[in-house]
Amino acid sequence: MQAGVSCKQLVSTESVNSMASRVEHPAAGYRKIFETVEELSEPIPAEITGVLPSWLGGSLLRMGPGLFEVGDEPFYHLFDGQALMHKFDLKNGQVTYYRKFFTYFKGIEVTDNCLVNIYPIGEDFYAVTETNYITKVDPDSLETLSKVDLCKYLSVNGVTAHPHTDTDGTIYNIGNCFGKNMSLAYNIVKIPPAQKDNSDPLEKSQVVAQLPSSERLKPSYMHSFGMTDNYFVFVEQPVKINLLKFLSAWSITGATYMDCFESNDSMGTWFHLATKDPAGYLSSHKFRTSAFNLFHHINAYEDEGFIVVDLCTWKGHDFVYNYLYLANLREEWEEVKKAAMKAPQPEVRRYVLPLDIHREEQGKNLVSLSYTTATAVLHSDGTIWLEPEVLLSGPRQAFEFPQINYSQCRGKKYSFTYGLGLNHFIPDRIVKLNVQTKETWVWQEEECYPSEPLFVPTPGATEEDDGVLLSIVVKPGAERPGFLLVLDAMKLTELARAAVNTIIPVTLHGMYKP
Ligand SMILES: CCCCCCCCCCCCCCCC(=O)OC/C=C(C)/C=C/C=C(C)/C=C/C1=C(C)CCCC1(C)C
Ligand SMILES: [Fe+2]
Repeated sequence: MQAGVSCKQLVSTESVNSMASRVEHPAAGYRKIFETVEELSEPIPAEITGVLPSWLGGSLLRMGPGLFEVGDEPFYHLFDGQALMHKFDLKNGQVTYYRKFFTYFKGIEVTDNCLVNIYPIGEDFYAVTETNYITKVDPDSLETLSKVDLCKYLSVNGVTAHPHTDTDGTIYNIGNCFGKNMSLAYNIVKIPPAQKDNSDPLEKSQVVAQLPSSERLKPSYMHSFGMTDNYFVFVEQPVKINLLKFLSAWSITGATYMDCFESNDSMGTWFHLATKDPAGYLSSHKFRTSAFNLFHHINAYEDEGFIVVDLCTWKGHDFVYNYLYLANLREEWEEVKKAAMKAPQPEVRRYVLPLDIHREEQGKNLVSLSYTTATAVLHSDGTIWLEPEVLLSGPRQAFEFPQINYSQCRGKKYSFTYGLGLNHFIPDRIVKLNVQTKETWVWQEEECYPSEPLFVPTPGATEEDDGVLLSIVVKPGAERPGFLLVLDAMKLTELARAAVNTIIPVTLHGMYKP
C-alpha cells in the first residue's frame, strides 16, 4: 500500500459496509506504542510537511499510559500504565511537542492514575480516570496542580471520563452511588459553568437524577452515556463491578481494579432514560436488548417521538478489557490475531427508543422512523425489546474512540462520525462514517498507528464536516517516528503532518484547546 492513502469505501452489494482493513502487521511495529518513554525536559520542535490551515492555532492535549513498569516490576494491563500527558502546540505555523508524567499523591485507597482523558471544568483543566479522584493540571506547563476528591462535592463513587457539556459550559456526568437502603444506583450529576464570582464550579455541583441498578450490590461498569436536548440515555451493560470484592480484597490481597469486574450472563443489556429538565427518571419504560459491552456512545438525538442512540458495541457479556493485557498486545502479529478471535466482536449500532408507548400496541414494531431498520417491540410483561440497525461491522475490525462535530451536533440529528479503526485491537486507520448512508472513508498508511481523531471545526463553518481531524500517529521505523496528523475531515485526505524524533506511546482521549 502507498503511503498516506485515503479512500472512500462505498456501500457495495452488502447492506452494511465491512470496513475490512487492507493492512497486515507482520513487523509488529505496534509494540512500540506499548513501551515506556522518558518525559521531555522542554517542548521539542516538529518538522512540518504539507500545509497547516492558517486558522489552526492552539493545543492538542492527550492522556495515556507512558510508564509500563516500575524498576523490575512490570504492569500487566494496558490501563495500569502510569499517566503521561501529551501536548502538541500549534502557533504561527510552528508546531512543538511536549510531554510530562503525572505527579502522584500518596495515601489513597483507589487509583488516581488519571490516564484516560482531560477536560475543562469552568476555567480549570482536569486529567481524569474513572474514580472519585480527578487532578487539576496546568494545560501550558503540564504541571500537576492538585488532586480533587469528587466525593467531597457529590454522592458518587466515581464518574466517567466522558462528561457531556452544554453550550453554556454546564457539565453533566454519571457515576455509581449508594442509593436508598444501601442499594446501588447511578447518579447523574451537573457541574455549572465558570462562575462570575470566580468561585469553583465544583462547589455548586449537584445530583440531578438517580437511576436504579439492575443488581442491588453490583453496579454495571460504565464508560460513557448519551445526552439529547431533553434526555439522558444510560445503557446498563452486563459487565458488573463486584463492589464487595473491591472493598474486601483491594487492601488485603493487592487486587487490581481488573479483579473487581465480572459478567452477568443472563441480564442482557438495559436502556434507561431520564428527562433533563426537570431531571427525573422514567421508570415505567423497561427497554431491553441482548448482551453487549459498551464503552463509547457516538451520539443520541430525538426525532419524531423517538430517541435515536448510536453506539460502538462489542457483542456478548465477556468483558473486552480482559483482552487488553500488555502481554497480548505485545505479541507477534499472528498471535495478536489469534487472541482477538476469541474476544467479543465489534459493531456500530443504532438503537431507537419510542417515547410514546401504548398498551394496545403489544407485539408490533413501534419504530416508525422512515430511515432506520431498528425495531422496538412491546411485550406482554411491559418490556420493550430493542433490535438495532447495524451501521458498520467487520470481523475483528472495530470502529472505536468515536468523535463528532460536537459543538454543532451534540444531541442533534447528524450525519458524520470519525473514529479509530482497530484491527484485532491494533489501531491502524482513521475512519469516517456517514451514519445516514453508511458510506465510509479511510485514512491508512503502512506501519502507522494512529489515535482517536479529534474534530476541530473551521471557524464560521456551516457544513457539518467542514473542519480538520487531529490524531497522534506513530510510525516506528521512520526517522521522526511520532507525528501530529492533520486531515481534511470532508475527504479524509492529509493536509499536513508535524513530526518529532520520538516514539509517542498510545493515547486514549484528549481535547483541543483553541
Ligand atoms: C488507542 C488505542 C488503544 C489500543 C488498544 C485498545 C483497544 C480498545 C478496545 C475497546 C475500546 C475500549 C475503550 C476504552 C477506552 C479507555 O479509555 O479506557 C480506559 C479505562 C480505564 C483506565 C478505566 C479505569 C477504571 C477504574 C480505575 C475503575 C475503578 C473503580 C470504579 C470506577 C468503581 C469501583 C471501584 C473501582 C474498581 C476501583
Ligand atoms: Fe473512552
